[in-house]
Amino acid sequence: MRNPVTRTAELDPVEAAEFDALLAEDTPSTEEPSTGEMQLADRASLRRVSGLSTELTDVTEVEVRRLRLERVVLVGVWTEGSAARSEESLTELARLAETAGSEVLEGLVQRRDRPDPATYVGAGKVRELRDVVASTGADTVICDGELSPGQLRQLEDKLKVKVVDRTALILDIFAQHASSKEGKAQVELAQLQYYLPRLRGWGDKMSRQAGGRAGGAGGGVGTRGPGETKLETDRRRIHKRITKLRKELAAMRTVRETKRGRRAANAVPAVAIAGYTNAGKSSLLNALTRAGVLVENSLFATLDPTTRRARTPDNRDYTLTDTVGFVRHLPHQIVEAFRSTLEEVTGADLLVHVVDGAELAPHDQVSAVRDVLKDIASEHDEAMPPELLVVNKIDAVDATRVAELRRLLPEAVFVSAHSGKGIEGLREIIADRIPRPDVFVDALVPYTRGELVARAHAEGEVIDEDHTAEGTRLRAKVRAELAGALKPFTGTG
Ligand SMILES: Nc1nc2c(ncn2[C@@H]2O[C@H](COP(=O)(O)OP(=O)(O)OP(=O)(O)O)[C@@H](O)[C@H]2O)c(=O)[nH]1
Ligand SMILES: [Mg+2]
Repeated sequence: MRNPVTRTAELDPVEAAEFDALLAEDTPSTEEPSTGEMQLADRASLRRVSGLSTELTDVTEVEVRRLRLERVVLVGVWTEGSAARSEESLTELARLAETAGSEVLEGLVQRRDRPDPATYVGAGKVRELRDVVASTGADTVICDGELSPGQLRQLEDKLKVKVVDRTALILDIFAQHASSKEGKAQVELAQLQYYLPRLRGWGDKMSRQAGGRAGGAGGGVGTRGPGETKLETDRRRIHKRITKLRKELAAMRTVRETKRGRRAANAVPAVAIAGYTNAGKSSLLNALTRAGVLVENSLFATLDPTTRRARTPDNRDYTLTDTVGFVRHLPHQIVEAFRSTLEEVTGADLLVHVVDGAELAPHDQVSAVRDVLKDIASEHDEAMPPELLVVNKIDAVDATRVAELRRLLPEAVFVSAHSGKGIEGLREIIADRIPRPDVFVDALVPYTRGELVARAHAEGEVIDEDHTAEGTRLRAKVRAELAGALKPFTGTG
């Protein structure tokens, strides 16, 4: 069962209208504090009808959107590392399966040097698996890895139930959780790319029949039976859809980049929150900004980046962006499709990397997250933003474990988004790490240009301020852009 949505405080009533207007464009649908609850309600209803909201309309014959997982048996191949590690991996798979809406009946792990090229697990294990499937009445087997199309087919033929791999499972969760237009398009693209080489079923049979009818004549008239045509048509339609989605996403990405560019021009430092799924990223965003972002004890609750205004203890504004969570072996189709979302992270001034302190192996999660981010950054020839490691949920572990974690992750800040412990300290460290305004100005701003004084307060550091007959005498440190706007009033402009 899912936990209920954690209630969060109201939005800050004192709003800098201009700044919010800038952000509002990004996330129009999450401005209301109650959106989190609405999203949850939506999801619950989605679950009942099992993913109907994400149907494909263009490619109706090929059912790629829904896995309809019900009662599942998990199976993993343990190739390296300790037995405990392999069990953890299977536990995570169980959580993923439950997040996707299925009931986990049993889990099996096989020790092998590498997965069997034909059936993923070895022949003996396949027989054992078939017995487990029969005795538990499972309708689906989920494998803890990415299987080749051939492995999937052979296992299905032997087990007589649907076989799904970890990648398809993650894609399914993403499909259920996507809510924005961009998020949905990203997931659909990832799914189509995954399913394209795996199209099979009647299409396959039909094309074999067609081949038979043509009597191996080697092409030409007659080779194109109706079945093959159908499969080919489907492939073509999927290719077309992929092209269309790519185009749409490229356009959305341009919009996103423009907005980010505008935020950068306004010189508001950007802080991105990233981390393993369920680490408490959204909770931390809420704790730091009192926003009402959806928090859920579920994997991949957040898919769409949400940007909120935040303020340092010394009253400088910055943006905080909450992003999609990571998981070990995040399918490359997802990384590819969510590139623009993930670029919010690599393009930030500071990366707040949240780690779940209640997890057994936080180090593994930290490296899984860093690996994905490094890939994206290197593709763009970008340097990664400086990283601030934050261990969350320290309310959920005892003092001994906290001490142990401090030794393991000496550079980290320790907080609890729930109890608020360490949050004030974190605010100060963030304030310390984001770029500071560094241009000194001494200006006499006429009272008709009061907005410039207000901006100096919001974006810069006012050293002193004096109200004279001619206007406001302002001495402050600001960023280059505001310094330019103030130049006419400095006596040198
Ligand atoms: N005990 C404890 N639980 C927490 C804390 N912060 C978050 N949680 C819980 O952890 C779960 C995940 O929290 P989220 O904030 O949704 O995590 P997330 O990283 O945004 O997750 P995704 O968006 O799914 O990747 C929820 O059940 C939260 O209530 C904390 O400080 N202490
Ligand atoms: Mg979240």
